[in-house]
Amino acid sequence: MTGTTTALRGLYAITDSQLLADGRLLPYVEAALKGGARLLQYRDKSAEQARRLREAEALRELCARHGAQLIINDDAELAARLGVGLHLGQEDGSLAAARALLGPRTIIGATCHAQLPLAEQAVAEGASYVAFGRFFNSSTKPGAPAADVALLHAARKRFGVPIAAIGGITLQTAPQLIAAGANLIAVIHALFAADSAAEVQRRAEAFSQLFSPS
Ligand SMILES: Cc1ncc(COP(=O)(O)OP(=O)(O)O)c(N)n1
Ligand SMILES: Cc1ncsc1CCOP(=O)(O)O
Ligand SMILES: [Mg+2]
Repeated sequence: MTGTTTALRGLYAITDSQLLADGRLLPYVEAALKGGARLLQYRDKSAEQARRLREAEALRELCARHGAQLIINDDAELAARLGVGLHLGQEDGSLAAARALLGPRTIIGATCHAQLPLAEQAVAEGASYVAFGRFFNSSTKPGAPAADVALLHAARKRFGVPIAAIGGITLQTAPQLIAAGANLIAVIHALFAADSAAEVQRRAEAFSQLFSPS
């Protein structure tokens, strides 16, 4: 089942409606999966429910074919309908309610910005992973609260659940975050702002190679 918890480690690719417009969504995502992305988040802020359902179903199929996990951003109902994972921010509804809806084995991630107490609460409410960031300047979400590597070290000491790092991460900056304890490196721009699917695959391979075999 696509939303069932497995080892959460590696490249976490996140879609972007602008970067993946004009027919690029499926070929670029497939390239990221071929390149080794372990998690794929469908992040689409539009209210076009029919298109969102169609695209999410297509992504679920791609993820299943490549042994990756699909995570839906913001939308617990869509995640429940498809039987896949969910990522919730602080303004996206109750994590405990989502856990009750999706069951004990579904991946649910929680945005914790740069605050350990938010992660404490997310873990208590059943989060499968906690996400911190943004770690660097992000053209995708410039206003996200800033986090630093020291926070990651502290989180690693305190929490047993996998940790995702997000925000302006590149091939050059990812290694310091992995060394500080990030299990998942979540990337939009440095992966998908590319001229071809082949380039996306090369970048995904390079990100994936930063994770030594566990
Ligand atoms: C892996 C991961 N981490 C953080 C976020 C940000 O979630 P949120 O704060 O709800 O912001 P939006 O992405 O919904 O704009 C994320 N999506 N994924
Ligand atoms: C969704 C989100 N939350 C914090 S930063 C961010 C954007 C990440 O995208 P990029 O990798 O392009 O900075
Ligand atoms: Mg959100």
